[in-house]
Amino acid sequence: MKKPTDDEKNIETNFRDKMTYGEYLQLNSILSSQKRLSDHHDEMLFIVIHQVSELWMKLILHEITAAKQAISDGDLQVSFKKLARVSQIQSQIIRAWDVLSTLTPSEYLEFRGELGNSSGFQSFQYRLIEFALGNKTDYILKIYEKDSKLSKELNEAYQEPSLYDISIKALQRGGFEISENVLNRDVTQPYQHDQSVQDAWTTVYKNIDKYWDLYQLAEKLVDIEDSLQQWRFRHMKTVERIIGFKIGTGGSSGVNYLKQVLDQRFFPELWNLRTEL
Ligand code: HEM
Ligand SMILES: N[C@@H](CC(=O)c1ccccc1NC=O)C(=O)O
Repeated sequence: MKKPTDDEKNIETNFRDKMTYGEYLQLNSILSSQKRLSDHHDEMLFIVIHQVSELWMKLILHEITAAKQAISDGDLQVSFKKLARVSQIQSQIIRAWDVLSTLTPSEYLEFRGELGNSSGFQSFQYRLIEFALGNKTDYILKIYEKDSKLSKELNEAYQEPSLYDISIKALQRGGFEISENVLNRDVTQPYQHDQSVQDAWTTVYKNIDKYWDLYQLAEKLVDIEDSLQQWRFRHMKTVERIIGFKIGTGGSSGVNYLKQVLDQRFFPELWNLRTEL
């Protein structure tokens, strides 16, 4: 046997009886969670893509929660760091569609039946993200009624002001007059366009030297909505290339449903002002 090098000896003593890489990352549980229901080779891709996306969603939620707190505390610079990270994660999950697109219709249909009525529609973390960004839709709450833990968490997220609600409060603190209807609005309702908010953001964009922080905040929000729409678009197109216009396992019309979802917007004034400027 070859004599160990100093590095090999040191590494071996260094690791002895210590917490390992796999223990720290709980790889036993993560890497034993890819249970194919068919013995189809490509079902592994399908499972891994979803799990990777859910892990990234977990980090997105972690960062948005911290960003909301930072904005409420008036630490806009701190929030930019978190929101920039959200955008980078979004780039990763958008890119994940390229990997999934290597799944052909024939391959998918060979194991689609195993999925039963389950659907991405039931992604709990995706709904938490939508709620955090302000897309509050109450029919989603019904889906989780039977699961008391998830239902409680989702209801709490539903009652919370969104990232945009909190950003509008930052506008007010920056000296802008915002309509009381917006400031005291019922945050469980979908956000409605408001002229005072649009006027405030427009002033920010016309005077970026004076309102540099609010301007940066606005652009970070636009980055996030832009990426979310790109994710939705890639989902819709990937679904079209894999199942065409078949109805979804979740019971929706499928691609046509996913096309309609593209009309749901998050930060309307930030998009409208671009026409107005
Ligand atoms: C072969 C791949 C996929 C197909 C054919 C597919 C198909 C669909 C369809 C048809 C729907 C509409 C609901 C329904 O009737 O089922 C849907 C919703 C959804 N899917 Fe997928 N999907 C795929 C991959 C993914 C992946 C990788 C994710 C990532 C987590 C995902 C997340 C979602 C989410 C979050 C929704 C709800 C969208 C909303 O209501 O706005 N899907 N999917
Ligand atoms: N709705 C998909 C099924 C599907 O994609 C799916 C099923 C179980 C777990 C995650 C899924 N992904 C996203 O919707 C379909 O109609 O084929």
